Amino acid sequence: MTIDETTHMCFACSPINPIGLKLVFADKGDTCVTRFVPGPQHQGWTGRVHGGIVTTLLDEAMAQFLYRRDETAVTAELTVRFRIPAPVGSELLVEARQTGARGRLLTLEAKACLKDGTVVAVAQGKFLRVPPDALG
Ligand SMILES: CCCCCCCCCCCC(=O)SCCNC(=O)CCNC(=O)[C@H](O)C(C)(C)COP(=O)(O)OP(=O)(O)OC[C@H]1O[C@@H](n2cnc3c(N)ncnc32)[C@H](O)[C@@H]1OP(=O)(O)O
Repeated sequence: MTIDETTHMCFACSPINPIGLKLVFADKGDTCVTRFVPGPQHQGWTGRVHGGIVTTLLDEAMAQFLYRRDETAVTAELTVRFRIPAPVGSELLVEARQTGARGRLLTLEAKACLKDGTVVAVAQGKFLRVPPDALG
């Protein structure tokens, strides 16, 4: 893959996208993790983080799990269960892990928790391998 890690504009993880989330990832055991403190600009209903933002965190964690392992794959299907409202201003800890692989299909799961471990949302993702040159 030929993505320049300093100039790409991914909404979730680019360090230079002015409206992006600027997520930074790390590997922890067999998971890929990040932290994010949602602000008032990320809310839907007053005081609650927009579900699309929570979904972005989960999707990106799974995508990064694969990217960091040299898999070139895109999200083909995503299921999210929102367990409790995510409060604006509270740090979210997000982690993703792989659960399977069959042919081009890779399956992953991710969860977002509050600092005390309370699960906010969980996701199941299906990713399909694509040729590296398909992702620029
Ligand atoms: C520097 C840091 C940057 C890091 C930057 C990190 C960026 C991370 C971004 C976050 C992740 C994203 O948002 S990714 C962006 C959002 N996702 C996308 O844009 C994907 C859009 N969709 C597509 O491009 C396409 O539909 C594909 C590639 C997913 C599949 O198309 P295709 O390659 O033509 O394959 P297709 O023939 O449809 O399917 C191949 C086989 O897979 C099966 N298949 C297809 N979908 C599914 C499915 N959901 N569940 C089960 N099986 C499926 C089919 O039945 C078929 O089986 P058989 O007949 O072979 O048996």
